Amino acid sequence: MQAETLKQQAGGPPCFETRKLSKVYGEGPGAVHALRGVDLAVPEGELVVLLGPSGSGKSTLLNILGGLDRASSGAFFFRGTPMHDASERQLTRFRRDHVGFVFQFYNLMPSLTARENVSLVTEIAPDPLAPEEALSLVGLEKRIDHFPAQLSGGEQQRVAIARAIAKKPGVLLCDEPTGALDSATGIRVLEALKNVNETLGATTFIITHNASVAGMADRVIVFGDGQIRENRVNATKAEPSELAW
Ligand SMILES: Nc1ncnc2c1ncn2[C@@H]1O[C@H](COP(=O)(O)OP(=O)(O)OP(=O)(O)O)[C@@H](O)[C@H]1O
Repeated sequence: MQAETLKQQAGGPPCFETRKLSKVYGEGPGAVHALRGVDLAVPEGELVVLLGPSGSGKSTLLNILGGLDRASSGAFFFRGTPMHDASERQLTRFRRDHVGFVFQFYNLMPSLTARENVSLVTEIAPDPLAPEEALSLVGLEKRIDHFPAQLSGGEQQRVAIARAIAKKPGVLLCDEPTGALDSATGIRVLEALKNVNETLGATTFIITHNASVAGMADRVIVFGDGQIRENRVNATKAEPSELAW
């Protein structure tokens, strides 16, 4: 698998495609079937919102797409390249070069400023955004020299988003990014994600328990019991500020 083959091609294959993707944790009678034959194609640049009850398989899918976990069976392609049989080394490289992750908890270094937290990534990426540019994309240009303890939860999450996108990933995977936030702060975080998706063109997945967030998506995928129950494309998209919480 050459790095070249993973680059975005105009008119090329979907960003992600899965075929009969399944994941079983454990064995025997106690085995948990977290994914049961997921078929999915997501074009480049879409903003995808994943909904579904707790335990329905959303995080499992995101972790497999991001190369953090492996499927038990089925196929999974990134920009047309098969990833299900990639070696550990290839998966590590895929994550490093192409994937930004945002989780519910921000995991910032408390002793470093916002700028320095983002610099941790930009120092090792081949063609990064300047930390100031990444922080400006999430609306934090006036907070770059603040430490995490001097920032609100929503601001800290936006630093975490700036850190995830500073390497200009093709894909941004967000697992409950607003899970710990109140509605006004959550909306600011969603605005930052929308801006990043539109400005950088990163294919963006957002897992949420808040069904109203679906309104800002290009595509809404609803999970139930390890399967896709619904996969719909929005004809029109709402602004994050219009979402009811
Ligand atoms: N490492 C693991 N070992 C065993 N079972 C697991 C593991 N990770 C997830 N599971 C199980 O797989 C199923 C799907 O979990 P997953 O975290 O993907 O669901 P989810 O839809 O993201 O849930 P939530 O909304 O609560 O985060 C659940 O039954 C969960 O308990």
